Amino acid sequence: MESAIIKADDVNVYYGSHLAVSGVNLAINTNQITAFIGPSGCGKSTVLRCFNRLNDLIAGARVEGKITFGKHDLYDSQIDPVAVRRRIGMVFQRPNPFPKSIYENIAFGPRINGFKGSKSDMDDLVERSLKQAAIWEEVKNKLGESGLALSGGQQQRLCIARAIAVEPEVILMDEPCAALDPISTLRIEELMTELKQRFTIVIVTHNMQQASRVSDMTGFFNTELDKRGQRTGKLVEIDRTQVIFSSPKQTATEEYVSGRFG
Ligand SMILES: Nc1ncnc2c1ncn2[C@@H]1O[C@H](COP(=O)(O)OP(=O)(O)OP(=O)(O)O)[C@@H](O)[C@H]1O
Repeated sequence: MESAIIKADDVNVYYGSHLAVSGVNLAINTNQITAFIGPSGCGKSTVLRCFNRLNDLIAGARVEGKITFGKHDLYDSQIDPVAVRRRIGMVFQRPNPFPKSIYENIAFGPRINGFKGSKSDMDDLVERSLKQAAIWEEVKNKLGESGLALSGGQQQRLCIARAIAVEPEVILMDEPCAALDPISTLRIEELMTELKQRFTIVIVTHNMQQASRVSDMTGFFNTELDKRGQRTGKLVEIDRTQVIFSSPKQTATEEYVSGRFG
């Protein structure tokens, strides 16, 4: 049974006076991977950032419409955006470990979120998170070394472990493999498939093969030009990945996934 964990109702996002994305309606299903695809500048990352209120940190960014997370209105004035970001974590395009030890990269988040356990409980949490992110075997003998000394692919798995350590419900991934080689990319894709048993994942990707390999649902975004020559992103359609890649309803989607445009 599919159940939605995040819903967007008629969402518009502005940067200053620029309407960057308009009229987005979608549902993100629990324990599924949803991929956002589409040409550059169509608003995929903008919509992704709405889901954990990261756009709040961008001066001039404004979100209209309604986004619900479970039963909560994410943009209600009572909602603490920091608490939202603990429950809806994010992994970025460039791996960005803290300039700290591998151990501390994992322990830091739980600690600032009020982790009350003993040192050995923290050791267990660090080990469990690194195991879930499929990097434990590679780092178990050097937990005290800097996270920055790892390879790019290992750093990205460390960042995924860091995101997992605070036990979020949703993990947002903004082109998580863009800076990685094909082997590291495959590792991350396999990892995502394992992680969806426990988490809900939303991924922005430029790589259509990746979307078709890993995701259950795919949303195709595109841009429209208004009279003033400004581009506004739209969600053209969202459906099961197999439908989007084999028999989408919209011609623009068909043209994009078959490589005839974009
Ligand atoms: N921080 C920002 N300040 C102002 N405008 C922004 C900002 N971030 C994005 N935009 C604008 O919003 C629109 C959508 O950008 P966004 O990065 O969400 O698209 P995208 O589909 O993720 O693109 P890409 O695939 O190139 O990463 C673009 O016109 C972009 O210039």
